[in-house]
Amino acid sequence: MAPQTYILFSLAADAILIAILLFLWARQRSEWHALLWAGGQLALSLGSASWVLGEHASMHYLIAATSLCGAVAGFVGGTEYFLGKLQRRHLRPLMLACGLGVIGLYGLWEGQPLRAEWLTATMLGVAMVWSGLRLAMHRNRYRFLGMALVVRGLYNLANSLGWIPPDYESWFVYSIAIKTTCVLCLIHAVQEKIRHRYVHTIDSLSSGFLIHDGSGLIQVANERCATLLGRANAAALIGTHVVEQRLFESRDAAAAYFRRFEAAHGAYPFIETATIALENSQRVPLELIASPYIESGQLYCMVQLFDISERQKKDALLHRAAHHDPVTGLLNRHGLIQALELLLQQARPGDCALFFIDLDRFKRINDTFGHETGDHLLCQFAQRLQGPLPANALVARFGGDEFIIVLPCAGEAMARMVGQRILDAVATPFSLPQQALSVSASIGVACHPQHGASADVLIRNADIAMYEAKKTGRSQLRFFDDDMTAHAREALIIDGALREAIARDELRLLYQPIVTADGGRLRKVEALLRWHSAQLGTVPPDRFIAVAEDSELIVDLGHWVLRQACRQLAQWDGAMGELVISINVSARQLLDSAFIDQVRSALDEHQLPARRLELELTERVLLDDTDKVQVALSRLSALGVSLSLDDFGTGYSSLAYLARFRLDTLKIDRSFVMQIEHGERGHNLAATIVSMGRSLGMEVVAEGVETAQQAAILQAMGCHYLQGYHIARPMEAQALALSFSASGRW
Ligand SMILES: Nc1nc2c(ncn2[C@@H]2O[C@H](COP(=O)(O)O[C@H]3[C@@H](O)[C@H](n4cnc5c(=O)[nH]c(N)nc54)O[C@@H]3COP(=O)(O)O)[C@@H](O)[C@H]2O)c(=O)[nH]1
Repeated sequence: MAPQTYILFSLAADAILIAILLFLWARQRSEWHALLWAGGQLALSLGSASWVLGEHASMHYLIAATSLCGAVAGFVGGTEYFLGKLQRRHLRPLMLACGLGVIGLYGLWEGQPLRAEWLTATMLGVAMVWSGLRLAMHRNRYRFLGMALVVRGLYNLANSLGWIPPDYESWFVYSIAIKTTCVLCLIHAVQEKIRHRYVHTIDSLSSGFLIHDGSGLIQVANERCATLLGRANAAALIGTHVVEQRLFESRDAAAAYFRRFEAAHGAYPFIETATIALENSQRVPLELIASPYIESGQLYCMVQLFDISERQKKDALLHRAAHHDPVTGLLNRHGLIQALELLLQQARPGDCALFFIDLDRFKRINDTFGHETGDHLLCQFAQRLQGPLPANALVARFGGDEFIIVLPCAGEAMARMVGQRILDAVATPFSLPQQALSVSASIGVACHPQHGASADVLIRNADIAMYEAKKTGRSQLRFFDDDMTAHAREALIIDGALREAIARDELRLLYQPIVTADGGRLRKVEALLRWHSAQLGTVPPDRFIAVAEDSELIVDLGHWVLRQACRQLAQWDGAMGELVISINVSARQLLDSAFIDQVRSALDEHQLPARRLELELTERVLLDDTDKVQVALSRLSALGVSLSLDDFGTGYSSLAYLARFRLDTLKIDRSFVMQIEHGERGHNLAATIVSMGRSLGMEVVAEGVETAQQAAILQAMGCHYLQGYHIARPMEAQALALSFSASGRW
């Protein structure tokens, strides 16, 4: 072969080597060592070509000097750079030294060709051996490249020592063989580097990672993946099927899953969860995020695996917090509605009973003993509730003192039995840190499906029934019926219309005389509220007052009555003597913080002395919040208004109120008055009340007196005042003034 052909082969090998190095550098600009090695190789190639073909002596020395400096700088600098010993900032001084070296060597060799060739070959040999050894010793994956460089350097040294026969043919054959080896080693090194980077990257992932092919065989996996799947190492996974690793239950399930990739049309990744049963019987919940890709026409899938046990624990805690009440540990409103809806969605939900339970007067306990005691009571109450219940019952704290129980598969009979057991369980006093407390509960029951098909309706109807239970005396169990809804609906309508009543001037007061029992002198009048609604017509007071008492509305109505009654009393003054006006006061109104000021300013506005106003309170009012009521009554007494206990005998523990509160007047309820003519028992009862009132220093009024005989008996008993249809019905202010005789008698 002609020498030119050898030169061409040699240059081609050099060019490939340089191209690979430049490619490496171009792909990743931080790999400056590749650029330096490429520069060194280029200098060397140019030098070799010039040495073989060199004809002009001067040019030959210049090229030899450049090639020597370039090659030494390139190989040594590149290696140092690769090993991290050389920084980018050193490159400029290195180039400068290289340039100076070229000039120096050129001057040194001028006219000494043999010495120049010897020095070039020796220096290059030393630089290559040194670089090769550094590389081979530093990184395993550069071992072959390093060794090839050492061989190449040794060949150069052998050449400079004249051990290589000076014929082109063998020189080029060796040279090309060594360069080709270098190219192959470099390719190997690059491949190793890429593989190492890839393995390092996937191993450094905090998640498990695997790639499987379209048939489910695992091709790549990282160590984390092996740990998650309970295998010794990643190698143990390679070549196994995803089904063997329990990511899918069966090959069919896996195949169905792979088919989804084809159908998904790019809507990736797929997020699935799987629970892996490890050999130590531990179960690990995993989240799998899978993205398919096509490589060489084959489907592959990259899967990331995350251990979600911690996340699931946190989710469970959050779920618990969102669905349970922190005080009692029972389901909360949200949790109950979800569970109930689930129950009702079952194919055949069948009968079930929903109990709406409300603790009677819990607010009072909270205000008196504090919220901590209130919480203790709620916890104990919650435990007691669960006592009589079957295991499948849902128990929830629905609001402050409201509880709901759902009994699946329970008809009305069963519900009645369980409801009674709950009332019994609650009846025993609760032992709280400070003291034992007796409480009661009111229970409303709605049954599925007859009282509602949905959770909302059942709860609403049971609530209505509970409200009825409360109204009829607390500690009761009431089943929902349709009349209750009609009643509740009517209450809503009344409430809406009543809110406009004052502004529309639809209210007025009637006045019923209260006269002395002996002589029939008019002493007091009771103001009674009437409402004629433009929308509803005349609404009886016991209907609209009950509705108003359920909201703050009664406070506004009561204030209106107070001002109106005082205004009327002032208007009568002079014509009717020193009358006392009596008005009814509801619990909310009495406990309203503005009430006492309202009383004071109503009296002041009409210059009335406080003794001219009497406030009628029912036992219900006194029952509501004893301490606050006591404070309010003391302040009213201090103001000088008189206080009257209305409907006496119809409440709960009447005698206790007489002892506890300082009251001026006692009104015997109509129900006792009705009985005084019909037998000794009724007579004696009324007589006892009259004498008790008198002995406590109270004025006694009998209300509902309808006959002359009743009036006579009551007078004989020592009753101070009479009120009722026998004397007069409630009437307009003007009518009352007209009926009043000049003698002051009725
Ligand atoms: N908080 C407020 N409550 C009020 C006010 N105005 C009335 N009310 C209460 O509404 C209930 C019904 O009152 P009303 O229909 O006015 O009935 C009163 C009398 O008309 C009735 N009465 C009087 N004498 C007789 C009688 O001989 N027979 C008979 N069958 N009924 C009679 O009694 C009612 C007065 O009762 P009382 O208040 O207990 O003295 C009623 O509870 C009112 O209290 C208001 O402004 N605020």
